[in-house]
Amino acid sequence: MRRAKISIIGAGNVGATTAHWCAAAELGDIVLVDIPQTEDMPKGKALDLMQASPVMGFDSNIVGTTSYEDTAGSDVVVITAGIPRKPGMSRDDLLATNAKIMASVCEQIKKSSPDCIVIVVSNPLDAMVQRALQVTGFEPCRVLGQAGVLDTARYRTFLAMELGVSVEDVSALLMGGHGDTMVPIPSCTSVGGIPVLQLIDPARLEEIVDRTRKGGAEIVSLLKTGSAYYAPAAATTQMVEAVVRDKKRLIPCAAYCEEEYGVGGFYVGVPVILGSNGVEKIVELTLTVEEKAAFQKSVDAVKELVETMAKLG
Ligand SMILES: NC(=O)c1ccc[n+]([C@@H]2O[C@H](COP(=O)([O-])OP(=O)(O)OC[C@H]3O[C@@H](n4cnc5c(N)ncnc54)[C@H](O)[C@@H]3O)[C@@H](O)[C@H]2O)c1
Ligand SMILES: O=C(O)C[C@H](O)C(=O)O
Repeated sequence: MRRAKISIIGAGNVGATTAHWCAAAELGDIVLVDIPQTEDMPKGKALDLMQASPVMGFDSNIVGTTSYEDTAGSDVVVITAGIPRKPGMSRDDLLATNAKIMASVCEQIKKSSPDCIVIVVSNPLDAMVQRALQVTGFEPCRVLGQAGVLDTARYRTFLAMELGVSVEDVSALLMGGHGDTMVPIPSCTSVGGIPVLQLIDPARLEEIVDRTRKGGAEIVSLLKTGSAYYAPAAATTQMVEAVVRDKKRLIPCAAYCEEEYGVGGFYVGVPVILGSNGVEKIVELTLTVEEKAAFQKSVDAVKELVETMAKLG
């Protein structure tokens, strides 16, 4: 069987860690790309990872490069290129710098891998994936963003910690943008099949949701030099796996919603079925009045950011 070709643009913390986990899971051959100013750094990381393969027992060819020629014909391109935030910054503060980086990366991708599925990770996520769609001109189902798997993983972790149970038994869903307005869906949250509100009282659940909303900032304040990367890379790897193995995972992703949820042509976190064609279906839930209002607030925040990005040019 032919191995999938996975290119990861940005060989920093999230990019290199995603390469690590994609290789360990034998999802395909990997090309790790960074800018020429980083000189041999992507080559060094790729070679180091390759040398882990005999010990860890994975077969994956990993190449580091600063040239898009090496990425030609990729099946999946993951974009982690861009600056991360530091303490005191919001994700939105990264907009101007990362929008330029996203545009330059996507100009290259559309030429070198015109048939690929693009998974955007760079922040501010919902605006960056919109920029990737604009610049590549790909069908919207082939351009999506990673946020919901990470946010939901944080929520599941905190719920498992609260109840002293295995994370494997916690199932949950968060929707909306990747920011402070993300929307928990309690009716889709259960522990061992038991609705969460039978196990945790509403006030305490709200505190856990609040910690989840601020989950990225909590890590930034601890690391001080940048933002989270182990959990973001794990979440991204799950999305890559869904595509290259055509898993049809039903997971939350930043997907382009037109009529869906009445969004009107923006990216926002919604449950989707993810397979080899990218977003194969956006799953529309019936939301409560409160959930609908919170989702709309989140969509409005995304639209405002996209409008700001358009003004920046
Ligand atoms: N969506 C999410 O859930 C999520 C989670 C974590 C981080 N992020 C975002 O991902 C991005 C990367 O985070 P990180 O921690 O890996 O940062 P990092 O600084 O460790 O790595 C970023 C890398 O991008 C490279 N880069 C910059 N411009 C480039 C270009 N034009 N082409 C190729 N590479 C380029 C840099 O040289 C650097 O190596 C940030 O914007 C961060 O906010 C998003
Ligand atoms: O918080 C950040 O800036 C990085 C990422 O979006 C995260 O949620 O960890």
